[in-house]
Amino acid sequence: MSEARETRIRVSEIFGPTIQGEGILIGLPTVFVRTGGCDYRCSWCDTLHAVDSDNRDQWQQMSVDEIWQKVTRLSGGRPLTVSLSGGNPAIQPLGPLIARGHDQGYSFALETQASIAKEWFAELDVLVLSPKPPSSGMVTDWDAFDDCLRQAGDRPQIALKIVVFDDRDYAYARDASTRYPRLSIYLQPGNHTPPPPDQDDAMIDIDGIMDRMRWLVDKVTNDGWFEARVLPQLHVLLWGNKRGV
Ligand SMILES: C[S@@+](CC[C@H](N)C(=O)[O-])C[C@H]1O[C@@H](n2cnc3c(N)ncnc32)[C@H](O)[C@@H]1O
Ligand SMILES: Nc1nc2[nH]cc(C(=O)O)c2c(=O)[nH]1
Ligand code: SF4
Ligand SMILES: [Mg+2]
Repeated sequence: MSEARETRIRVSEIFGPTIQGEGILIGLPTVFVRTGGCDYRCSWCDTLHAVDSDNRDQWQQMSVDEIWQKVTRLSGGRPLTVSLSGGNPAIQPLGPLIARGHDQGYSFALETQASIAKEWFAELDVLVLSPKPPSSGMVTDWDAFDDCLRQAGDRPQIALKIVVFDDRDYAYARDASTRYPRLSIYLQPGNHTPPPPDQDDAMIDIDGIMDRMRWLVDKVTNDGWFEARVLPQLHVLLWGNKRGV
C-alpha cells in the first residue's frame, strides 16, 4: 500500500473557506484542517477542544483521501491555501496530505509552537512558528525551534507569531526577534477570555483585547521597533469565540 493510503491523521475539525485571521496570511481565503492533540497546555489556549484528550471522542482518525475529499468539496475544487493547525499539527504525519494537495495546485501553511520538527516541514509553502511567551506557563525549547528551521530549509516562507499579554511577554518577543533577525515577526494581542472546550458562544471581551492592541502599538512605536507588525485575531473581532470560522 502507498504511504498516502496507509496514513491516518487525527483530525478535530475541517472548516472553511474562511479568511485567515492571524499573522502573515491575514485576510487570505483559507480552508483549515485542525488536528487533535497537543504536547503543550498553554494557560490561555483558545482551542482546547483540539488539545484536551477529554475531547478525543470528537476527533476522527482520517485517511488522506477522506481529508482531501472534504477540503476539495469545501473549496469547490478551486485551489487555495490550506492552513494546518491544531493542537500541534506537527505531531501528525502530514507529508502525504501536502503532497496530494500540491499535485492539485493547493498551498499549505502550518501553525506550530515549534516544539516538534518534522522532515515534511520542507514541503510547506508557509511555516508559522509561534513559540510561547511566559504568560502561557510553557518554557520554550530553542533547540527544538532551531530544528524546525533546519527541517524547513529554503522552501517555506517562515514567520514568527508571538502572543503578547503583558510586559514579560513583550520582552520575550523582542528577545526572540533579536535571536532570529531574518524572520518577519507578528505580535498578536492575547484573548484573555478564550472559550472553554465545549462552549464556543462563551462571552468575549473585545474592548479588553482592543485595549491590549493599543498598548502593544504604543510599545512598538515608542521603542522604535519598526520591523514588528501588530495584528489582532481578525476572526475573533468578527465572530468572537465561535468555532469553525
Ligand atoms: C490554537 S494555536 C494552534 C497551533 C499551535 N499549537 C500553536 O500554538 O502555534 C494557533 C495560534 O493561536 C494562538 N492563540 C492561542 N490561544 C490564544 C489566545 N488566547 N489569544 C491569542 N492567540 C491565541 C497561538 O499562540 C497560535 O499562534
Ligand atoms: N479564521 C481563522 N483564522 C485562524 N488563524 C489561526 C487559527 C487557528 O486556530 O489556528 C484560526 C482560526 O481558527 N480561524
Ligand atoms: S500550543 Fe497551541 S494548541 Fe497547544 S495549548 Fe498552546 S495554544 Fe493551544
Ligand atoms: Mg484559533
